[in-house]
Amino acid sequence: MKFTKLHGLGNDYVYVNCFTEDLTGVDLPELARRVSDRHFGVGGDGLILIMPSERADFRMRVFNNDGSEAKNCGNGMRCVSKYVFDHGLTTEHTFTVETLGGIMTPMVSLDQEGKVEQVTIDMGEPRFERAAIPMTGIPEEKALEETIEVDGEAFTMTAVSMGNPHAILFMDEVLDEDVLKYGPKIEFHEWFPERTNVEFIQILDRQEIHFRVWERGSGVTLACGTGACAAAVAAILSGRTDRKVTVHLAGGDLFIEWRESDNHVFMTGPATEVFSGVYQGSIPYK
Ligand SMILES: N[C@@H](CCC[C@H](N)C(=O)O)C(=O)O
Repeated sequence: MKFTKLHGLGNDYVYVNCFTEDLTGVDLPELARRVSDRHFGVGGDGLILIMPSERADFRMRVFNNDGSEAKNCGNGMRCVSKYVFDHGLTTEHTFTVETLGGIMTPMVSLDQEGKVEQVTIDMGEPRFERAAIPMTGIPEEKALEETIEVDGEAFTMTAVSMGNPHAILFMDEVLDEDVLKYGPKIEFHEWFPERTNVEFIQILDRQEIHFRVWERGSGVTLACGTGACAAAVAAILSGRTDRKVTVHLAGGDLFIEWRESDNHVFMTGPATEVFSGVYQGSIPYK
């Protein structure tokens, strides 16, 4: 199986071009676990398939490194955009990509050699109702700045769906040890029946947020695009920041705008191709 390794600010996935690679009958969750393994596989935060779509120009399927399938991936979407443009699957600078979380619209910007350098994505509208996250409780109610308790510690948390679920924790200071200690406990908290991504954020000023993430199904990663969007939205909604925010992640910066005119969230950041290869390990079949 041919693959390409790309990352968005260090959030790295193994990408398979399903226009040429046939994965019919493959146990995709198990394949994701095998290729993501950093010792016995290629290594990555998960597996992303680039596929034909009947509803959009392309389709993206995202598997975390524990094999669970995610509805969306912001960094993955920028990398898919770079792949399809740089590898000649499209000549358009704007196109559509189907995900389980809806259809997204990336716009690519090129470097001097004509390769994709930055991608801006219309990530659609954020959702807040508990049913949309999903979260327990009254389905149409929102969870805005609720107190969530874990191991006797109380956190102020806003829940946002960007296609996938995010629990945004407002912190006075973001410590890596807190991400490791509380991230997995909140991922599996009883309030979130499908688990959740967990973002620890510190507001630096009206335009800047410090951000660390514990991702559902992958653990600590260097960046999470949908998480950065959700963090910006939670901060903006609470009046703590303006509508254009720079999010400082462990792997670098993302620029997020939550547009007032149509409620859409736009994310801008880089995408990087690292190498291509052939996976020689065994392919698991169902
Ligand atoms: N890294 C991603 C999100 C990947 C999926 C997530 N772990 C989930 O299960 O929802 C991003 O950049 O958005």
